[in-house]
Amino acid sequence: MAATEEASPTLFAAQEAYVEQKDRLLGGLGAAKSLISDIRVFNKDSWTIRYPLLRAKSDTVESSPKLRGIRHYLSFADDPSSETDITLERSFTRSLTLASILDARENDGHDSPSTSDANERSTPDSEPSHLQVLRLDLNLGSPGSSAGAGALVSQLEKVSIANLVDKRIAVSAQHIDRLRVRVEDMSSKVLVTGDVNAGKSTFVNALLRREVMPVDQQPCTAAFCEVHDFSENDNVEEVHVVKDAATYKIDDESTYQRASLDDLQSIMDGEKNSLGLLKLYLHDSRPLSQSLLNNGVVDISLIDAPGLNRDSFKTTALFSRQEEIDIVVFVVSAENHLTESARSFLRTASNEKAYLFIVVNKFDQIKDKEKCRRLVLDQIREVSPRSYDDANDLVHFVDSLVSNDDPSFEDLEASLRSFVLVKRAKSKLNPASTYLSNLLSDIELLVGANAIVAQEEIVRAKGDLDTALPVLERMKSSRQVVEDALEAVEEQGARSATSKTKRMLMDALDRIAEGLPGVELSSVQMPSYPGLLNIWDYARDVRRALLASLDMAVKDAEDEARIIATAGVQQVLAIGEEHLPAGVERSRRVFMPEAMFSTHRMRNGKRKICRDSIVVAGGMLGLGIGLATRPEMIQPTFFDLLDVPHHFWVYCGDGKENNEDESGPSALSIMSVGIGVVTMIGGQAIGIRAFVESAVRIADVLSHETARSWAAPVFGAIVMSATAYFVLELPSSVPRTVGRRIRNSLTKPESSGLGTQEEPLFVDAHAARVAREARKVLRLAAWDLKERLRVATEERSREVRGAEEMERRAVRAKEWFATVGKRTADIREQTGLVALS
Ligand SMILES: Nc1nc2c(ncn2[C@@H]2O[C@H](COP(=O)(O)OP(=O)(O)OP(=O)(O)O)[C@@H](O)[C@H]2O)c(=O)[nH]1
Repeated sequence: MAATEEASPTLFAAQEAYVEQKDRLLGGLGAAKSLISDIRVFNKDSWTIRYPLLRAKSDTVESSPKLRGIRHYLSFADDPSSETDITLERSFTRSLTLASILDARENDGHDSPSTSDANERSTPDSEPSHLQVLRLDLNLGSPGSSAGAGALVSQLEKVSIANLVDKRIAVSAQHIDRLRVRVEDMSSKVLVTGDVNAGKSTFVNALLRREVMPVDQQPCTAAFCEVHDFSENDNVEEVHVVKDAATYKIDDESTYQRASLDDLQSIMDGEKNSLGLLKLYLHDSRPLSQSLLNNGVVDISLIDAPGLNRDSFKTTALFSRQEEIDIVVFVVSAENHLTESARSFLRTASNEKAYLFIVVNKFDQIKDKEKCRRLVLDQIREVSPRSYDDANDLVHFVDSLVSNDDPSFEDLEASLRSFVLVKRAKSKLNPASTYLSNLLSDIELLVGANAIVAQEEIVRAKGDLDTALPVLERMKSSRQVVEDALEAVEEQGARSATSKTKRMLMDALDRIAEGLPGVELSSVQMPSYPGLLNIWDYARDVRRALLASLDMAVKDAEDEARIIATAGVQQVLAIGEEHLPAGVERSRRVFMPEAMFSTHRMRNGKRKICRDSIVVAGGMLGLGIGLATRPEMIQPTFFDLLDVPHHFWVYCGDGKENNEDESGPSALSIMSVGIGVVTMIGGQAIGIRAFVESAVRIADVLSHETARSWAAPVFGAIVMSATAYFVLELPSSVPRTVGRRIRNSLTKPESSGLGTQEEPLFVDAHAARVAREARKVLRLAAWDLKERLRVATEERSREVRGAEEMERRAVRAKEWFATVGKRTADIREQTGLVALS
């Protein structure tokens, strides 16, 4: 722009102020853009932004007369039903505070610089409660309402809404870019439009003080003619017939066609109905202080638009809405007043454009000027109250044909120049600063609401940690205790199952050795003696009965183990009850003692023999339950009737017997029968052993014929008596003999260095088996509890980690939101938005 110093001091000062404000605003827009791009990153990486909904509380004023702000209910689009009571600052920043915090401050006697009279406390309804620039069109209905659209939107996930917010912010960033271009643009556009034939071209010519635009009684302006100072075109006066308004560049000749100003009329004729764009570069020879185009301050362009008719109305309305149009000058013919299309256009334009001039042209043609003025002003009041209120500056009644001599026209020109040049800061910068202010308010509302969410999350996370951490610590520290306790239960159970089984089976064997059933209360009946002829069968029946009673003893021992296991399982449950935290599901396993020692297990609905659970008492050694059904065990032997080895060892040995094989009578054994009988009788019944031994010794000493002669019959008599006694004793001796032999067969002789020691193999094998089964049950119960404890510990650990992460995230977010609040305040200060608003 040339020769600024030639411009008037007022304009120069205005220009300086404008440049300063422009630079501040540009800085603010840049900072806001970087801020919202940071918010987008934060939304994506660190925090899912929640979209706030505010609902004013109707009872605010009455309930809290001292409050500075307006009480609202805050909820979120993803959860509209849960509302928090908050206070919205009444200042332009619209920051949020939790109502309870503010209440507390108020109660503390914290003085607020606020409003005590009802007028200043505007009603809740008049407060801006929602976002403006970043507003999402969610069709929410009224927040807090459970029915309708509000409820529907609650289905939307947080993430989807955060994505919508992100998109809205992206749109805002693009808008900021456009605003920056506009603020940086030193030009100012004045759109002249109006009804067909209202005299728009005449008016533009009058402003230019040149007959440039074709003027005709017939509608003649068919294109938008944009008039610039020729200094923008290297001081060449010419017309650029623009091919596409969006791509026009003055230094790119392919985007337009050059033409002479003299050809304008023919171009217009050729452009009829095309609504194209013509760029006119003109030289205004008037001094800077008078010229509009060449004013020394701003690059102004005047746009002569086609008259509003059916074809052009929409285009012109769109054109006037463009951001680069600073001022709309609407030309009305005084003869026609405001036509319907004029009213419609003005209504829209006055809502959108801050500055709207209305030029009532051809006023010279009006006879009753006052009446006309009144009529037109009435019409204006109806369609554009703002223009009516400021009618002195904004509504002008002129005669464009005789502009030079018309004071009204000079007045209009002065107003227009003042608006374009002096008040340019407002006309040019206001849309940007208003947008920036709204954006900052929205950001403050957004981060304020999200900071409240973060605060709530911190409190919730702390609460969760307070609950979960001690439980976790307790569980961790009790882990060893539990394991030790479970091991003790298992060991104790196995030990008592072993000892109990051993004792029971030893007792049973002892009883059997006495010829009695192995268990006292036994359903096993000892067979009755059938007579000497059936002695063999008797021995077998006795054997079977004793073995069956032994089987019963084993079963009893198993039952005892079941009781021990049941008690152990109860102990395990009690340990679980003591150490598992509340809320952790207890074991649902039901212990069925009867399933212990089972030979079969149901698996997949099929009967499956489980190898390790086949109970063959004594395991590999072939002893145990089922003894009474095993042929080799039932089969009696000769020694069941007369246990020669037993007696032999009892009387001739060192008092201990060996486990003889049962290979049947040998020569030695048969030979010893007599002696056995004698010794048995002597030892157990008559007590004449000493006598016989003495007699033999005496006979030996005497070696006398007579002695031999009387000794033979004596011995014969003795043997006879003994045999008779033996036969008579059989019913009671067979069970003892059989029992003893069974016991012997179920025990294993073992030699130690100092002598022989018999280990009850049968007993040990069963004790080990029963203990193993009991241990299995207890180990399973213990494993189940340990597993529960492990899973519960892991769950608590996860909860704790989750709560810690939530707290960390929320603390970080809260801090970050605070920095955003500071940044918005800085931007406001930097751009002087307080002054602008
Ligand atoms: N008496 C009088 N006639 C005027 C005035 N302004 C314009 N005219 C006449 O009105 C007619 C139309 O003027 P234009 O300037 O072509 O009107 P326009 O609004 O540009 O017409 P279109 O662009 O075709 O819509 C011409 O004959 C002008 O001479 C005025 O202030 N007084």
